[in-house]
Amino acid sequence: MQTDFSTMHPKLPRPLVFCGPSGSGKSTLVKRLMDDFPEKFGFTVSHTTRSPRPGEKHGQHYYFIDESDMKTAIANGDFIEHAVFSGNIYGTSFRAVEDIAKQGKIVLMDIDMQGVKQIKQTTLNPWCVFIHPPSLPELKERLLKRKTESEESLARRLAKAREEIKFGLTPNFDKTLVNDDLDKAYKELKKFVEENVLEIRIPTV
Ligand SMILES: Nc1ncnc2c1ncn2[C@@H]1O[C@H](COP(=O)(O)OP(=O)(O)OP(=O)(O)O)[C@@H](O)[C@H]1O
Repeated sequence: MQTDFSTMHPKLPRPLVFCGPSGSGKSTLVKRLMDDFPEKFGFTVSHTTRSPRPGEKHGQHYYFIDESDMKTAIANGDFIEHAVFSGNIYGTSFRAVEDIAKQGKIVLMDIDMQGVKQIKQTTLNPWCVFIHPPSLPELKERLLKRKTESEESLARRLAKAREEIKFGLTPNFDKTLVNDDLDKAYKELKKFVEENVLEIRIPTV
């Protein structure tokens, strides 16, 4: 059964959803988009049971929540989508989407493949963008350089990446990008966003 948002927010614009393996560059591209269009987009703050990384703030980067509270909230139907990744639960609450809709902004989300499958079951009708890394060795290199993962968490992310890359090749996506050169990838993303998500028609003459 579809979760019906149409009565809750009849004019809710189509959200913009990003998916791709850990390290493919989702956060980097989303940040550039938010910097270019601060008035247009609002990023949903996800809940997670994982521990905060240095510098991450509750309510800004994530809502950090313990596992039993998260499970209770999921059972209560408070989440649009949720997924288990690297042993932690992540999810987007209905509340997080409503908060952005109330500001008149387009909802921007970064979710994994399980989340994409779930959100496609709602009436939100999202634009879905998949970010591919140039290669698996390059993905590993970037995660190593980011210095945020333990050896175990790095291995889990890389193991999952193969499956995710395959999912990125399915027709679930309105746009797929290869994040090789960051400026080039961002330019392509921005064009897609302007012409589709924001429907800005740029005259060619
Ligand atoms: N085109 C690029 N070339 C080189 N490095 C890049 C490029 N895009 C992103 N990076 C770097 O790769 C690392 C991973 O990027 P980022 O954190 O944006 O990935 P992510 O997909 O959001 O990962 P996660 O899902 O784990 O949050 C970062 O250190 C980022 O600065």
